[in-house]
This record gives sequence, C-alpha cells and structure tokens, in this order.
Amino acid sequence: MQVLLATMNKGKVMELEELLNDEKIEILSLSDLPNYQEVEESGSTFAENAFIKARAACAAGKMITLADDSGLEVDALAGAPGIFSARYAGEPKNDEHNIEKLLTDLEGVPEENRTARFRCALAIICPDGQEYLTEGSVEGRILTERIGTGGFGYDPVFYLPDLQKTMAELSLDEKNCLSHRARAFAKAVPLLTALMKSF
Ligand SMILES: O=c1[nH]c(=O)c2ncn([C@@H]3O[C@H](COP(=O)(O)OP(=O)(O)OP(=O)(O)O)[C@@H](O)[C@H]3O)c2[nH]1
Ligand SMILES: [Mg+2]
Repeated sequence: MQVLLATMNKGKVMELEELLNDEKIEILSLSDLPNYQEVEESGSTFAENAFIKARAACAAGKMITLADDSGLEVDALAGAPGIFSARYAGEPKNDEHNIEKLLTDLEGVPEENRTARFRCALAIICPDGQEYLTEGSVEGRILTERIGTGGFGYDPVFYLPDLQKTMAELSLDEKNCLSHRARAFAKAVPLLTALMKSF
C-alpha cells in the first residue's frame, strides 16, 4: 500500500516515516508529486488545516494521504501561537526566530505560569472520499532558554516535567513514544491497518 505524507516539514517527515515503519507501506512525500503547489492553511483550527492539506494532496496524488497540522499552545499567551506556530515570527517561517519571539513574549512570566502543550490533528483521506481525523497532545512548560539539539520547532524550549528533559533532548524514538504527533498517530494505526486490507 502507498501512503502519501502531505507535509513540507522535514522534521515531521522524519517522525512520521519512523512511525509508519512497516514493510507493507510505501511512503511517498510531496516531493514525489511533480509541480505540487503548497496549499494555503486558511482554516481556523488544527483539524480544519489538516483536512485542507490532506484533501489537496490526496486530489493530486490519488492515494491514501496523511496530513498533520500541529502547534504550540501557551496558556500565558491565551493559546498563542496555536495554528500560527510555524510562522509566529513572520514569513518566511524560521524556528530560531519563533523561539526568540516566544521567549520575549514570555519575559517576566514565572515558571508556574509557563504551562503549554503541543497539539496535533492528523487527517487521513482516501481517494474514494473517506475522511478520518485523530488528535493528540502533550503537556509541558516553556523554559527561559534552549536546551538540546534534537527535534525541530520549539522543541529546545519545551520542557517535559515528568522526564526532566526538553523535547530536543529526546532521541527520535523517545519523542515518538510521547509526542502529540505520535499520540495522534497511535490512534490512527487501527484505521490504517483496516485501510491496508481494503486498498
Ligand atoms: O517544537 C516543536 N516540536 C514539534 O513536534 C512540533 N510540531 C509542530 N510544531 C510547531 O508547529 C508548527 C507546525 O505548523 P504546521 O502544522 O502548519 O506545519 P509546517 O508548516 O511546519 O509544515 P506543513 O506540514 O504544513 O507542510 C511547526 O512549524 C512548529 O513551529 C512543533 N514544534
Ligand atoms: Mg504549515
């Protein structure tokens, strides 16, 4: 079975490829679709944006398509950056600038009020029109400085109190055991298994 990963984000591709690691699944990405034009994420929720990305890519690739829309919600910022996480510090998107802006916005906010979560909405679309959505989240806290070099995005400032580590200090395997994306993906596994039998 062929599955298309509808994301331009190399960090996500790495994580999803590892999660989808099954010899019966051939993984394609948007770079396998010649002339694919990235679609505008015009929705107002993670779920809407995940469907927008998945529908567009499925129409182009005509195979089972997975798209993730994800981001960071910080309580002291009323849920920002949320769906705007990728471009929080403006265009073109830049993880370093985003972290810089986040730390500036949170200056003076004490540790106990720096609670946050990553959220992921994972859309799965089939060429015959079936649509599914799963979601996952992981709770943490925003540090005042970066620690660790793994992952992508805000990982170096996202602290997991239970593990006493940032997300960027985890190996790919460790991140894939507990991340928002891994949790959304785990809920999609039974579905993918069923789809594999029918396509
Ligand atoms: O530290 C992080 N660890 C993560 O595990 C993570 N997952 C998402 N994010 C942030 O949220 C944006 C997604 O926005 P997003 O879903 O629109 O993706 P994107 O624009 O990067 O690629 P695409 O999939 O849309 O092509 C990303 O760029 C990041 O800023 C993360 N940050
Ligand atoms: Mg995006």
